[in-house]
Parts: sequence; C-alpha cells; structure tokens
Amino acid sequence: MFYVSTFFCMFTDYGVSSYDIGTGFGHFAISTQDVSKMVETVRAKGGNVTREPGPVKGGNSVIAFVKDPDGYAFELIQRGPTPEPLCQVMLRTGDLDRAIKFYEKALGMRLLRRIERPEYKYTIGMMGYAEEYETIVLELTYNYGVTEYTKGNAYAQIAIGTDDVYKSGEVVKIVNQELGGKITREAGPLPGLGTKIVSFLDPDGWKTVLVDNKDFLKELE
Ligand SMILES: C[C@@H](O)C(=O)SC[C@H](NC(=O)CC[C@H](N)C(=O)O)C(=O)NCC(=O)O
Repeated sequence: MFYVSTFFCMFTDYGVSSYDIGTGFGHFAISTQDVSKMVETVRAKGGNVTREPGPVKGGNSVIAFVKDPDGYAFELIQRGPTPEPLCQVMLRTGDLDRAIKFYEKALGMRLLRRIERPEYKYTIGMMGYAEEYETIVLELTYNYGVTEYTKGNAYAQIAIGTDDVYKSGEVVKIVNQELGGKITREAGPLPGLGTKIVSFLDPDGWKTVLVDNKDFLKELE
C-alpha cells in the first residue's frame, strides 16, 4: 500500500552556496485560484517571474512560472480549491512509455492523463495515486528525440509512504531488472532514527525514497 505524504524539503550542505539543478529537473507546481495575484505577490517580494500569467501554450489552463532564489522553477496553475496546492513534480524522461510502465509496476501509480503536444514536440504522462485535483502527481515529460538529461547535484528525490519497505523494495528490484534503474539503499532502519526506508533509481536515474508509513508518522509526533 503506497500513499504520497506531501511535504516539501529543501536541504543545504554546510558551506555550499550554490548547486547545479541540471537539465532534467522541470518544476514543482502550485495550484492557486488566482495566478495573477500570486505572481504579483512574488514580484512584490522581489521574486523572479520567468513566465507571465496566461494560457499554457496549446492548452487552456492559466499558468505562470517563477523561480526561487536557488533557481528552482515553480509552475503556478490556476485551479479551483484543492486539498493539496503542491500539485506536481515535473521530471523529464528519455523514454516516456518505459517511465510510465516503471511507476505503474514498481510503485502502483496510475497514468492519470497523457498529454500529446506534437506542435511543441513533447508528450506528458501524469502519474499518481488519486485525481490531479486531489493530490500531488509526478509529471513525466518527454521531449521528442531527447533521451539524456543532466541531473546536476541539487534536486535529490521524491519520497513516498509504504506499509512495508521490504516487500516494496523486492518489487522495485524485479522491475529494475525488467526496465532499468537500481536499488541505491537496501530496505532497513535509518541508524539512530529507526525509520525504515528503501531507496532506488528509476530507469532515467531519478531517485525515490520509500518510507515506512508508521515510522514516518512517529517522526511527526
Ligand atoms: C500539462 C500542464 O500542466 C502544463 O502546464 S504543461 C506546461 C508546458 N510544458 C512543456 O512545454 C514541457 C516541454 C518543455 N520542452 C520542457 O521540457 O519543459 C510548458 O512549460 N509550457 C510553457 C508555456 O509558456 O505554456
């Protein structure tokens, strides 16, 4: 049983003042009922607005893009009220069908929406455990003909809750053998903390950490 516990972690290493975000990381997305108002707030606070509000190219959603002080891109998406404003993590993939199959088979995600934009030479697969308006989704983006991206040293991982990191890790191992990727940390408790995790790379090299649901909730107590 997987579920996405949505939280947002920014880490820093002592003495390191800048990182390389690479070309593969796309954006985080935040939904808001008024993109223009949010953009003006960002601008008024000295933020970097990189794309003014307006319909997405080839679609109808009203979006904007801003960057945080470290250069991470945030897409602002105009939507109605939602229980989860942090609504997307966009990662680029060199093989969309392989990536979709990986997240379906290894993590039990569903393909919620496939968006074809041949006029802009890209395709998107929205993956998740519930509808897009209810929870955060993994937005996998394939640009025609682009099979490799740099990962940089900034973006680290997504974390997903599971009831059994050992069983989940065994499933990931089987799918790694079929589709690629690898386990980077065997299932087991974190020293000192005791929280059980397992971590792995998907076929594109994107890292996921699976966290024991009960252990994680204990951490929050
Ligand atoms: C599906 C919906 O959530 C979107 O917002 S898609 C946004 C769109 N994405 C891309 O163009 C992806 C391909 C691009 N080459 C990339 O790798 O990022 C986007 O960013 N549109 C920009 C715009 O101004 O509309």
